[in-house]
Amino acid sequence: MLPTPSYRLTDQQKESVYDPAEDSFLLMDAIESELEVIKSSSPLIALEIGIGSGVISAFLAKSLPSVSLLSLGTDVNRDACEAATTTARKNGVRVEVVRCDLASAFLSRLAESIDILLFNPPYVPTDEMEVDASDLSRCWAGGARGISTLQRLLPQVTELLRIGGLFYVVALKENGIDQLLKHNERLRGSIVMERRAGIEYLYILKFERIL
Ligand SMILES: C[S@@+](CC[C@H](N)C(=O)[O-])C[C@H]1O[C@@H](n2cnc3c(N)ncnc32)[C@H](O)[C@@H]1O
Repeated sequence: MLPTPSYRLTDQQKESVYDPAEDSFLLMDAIESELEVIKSSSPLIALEIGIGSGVISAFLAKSLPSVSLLSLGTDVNRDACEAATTTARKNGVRVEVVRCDLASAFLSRLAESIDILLFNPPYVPTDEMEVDASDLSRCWAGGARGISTLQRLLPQVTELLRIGGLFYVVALKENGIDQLLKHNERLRGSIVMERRAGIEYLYILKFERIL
């Protein structure tokens, strides 16, 4: 296992920025297991939505030392954007972080040009009111079936990915894995990794844009 990038949240950031947990580690494990696939796709641009502390993007960039990757990240939380920028600097990688909703800052600028798209979304099934209640609730509250935020992104995935591009996303069993895998005929969905983490059963789903 490649080491987790070092990161440190300030006292203020600890109040609202997601501290990497089992879901973050599972996504990093999946990236590591997919490294040869990722390398063989000759990636130039990676975008992580909901970058949080920045460890995932730093991990990807550090795992591909010989690739000159343009690493981009977004988050709605201002403190997360700052934390991710600091994490990248601490780990000697460059990640351009933009505060915006989902991938909105890149939709027209980078249409159909993203090679690797990553998202560890808020996935816990909750009341819909909790989804955007605060920066902290945006870390975990997923609304009905836990996919309210992810569902807003899904129609944009083919607008962002180039053909052959890859989207890795964390999902919970209760999110409806079979339905997610088949949600778009232009994306070939598969399960890359799955693991029980306490009361959660987590998956890393991979979607390859085929059309
Ligand atoms: C579960 S945390 C994941 C953080 C980090 N990527 C990780 O894996 O440790 C979800 C992240 O998504 C962000 N987020 C939630 N809704 C968002 C939205 N609509 N647009 C951008 N980021 C969002 C949250 O602020 C939070 O940083």
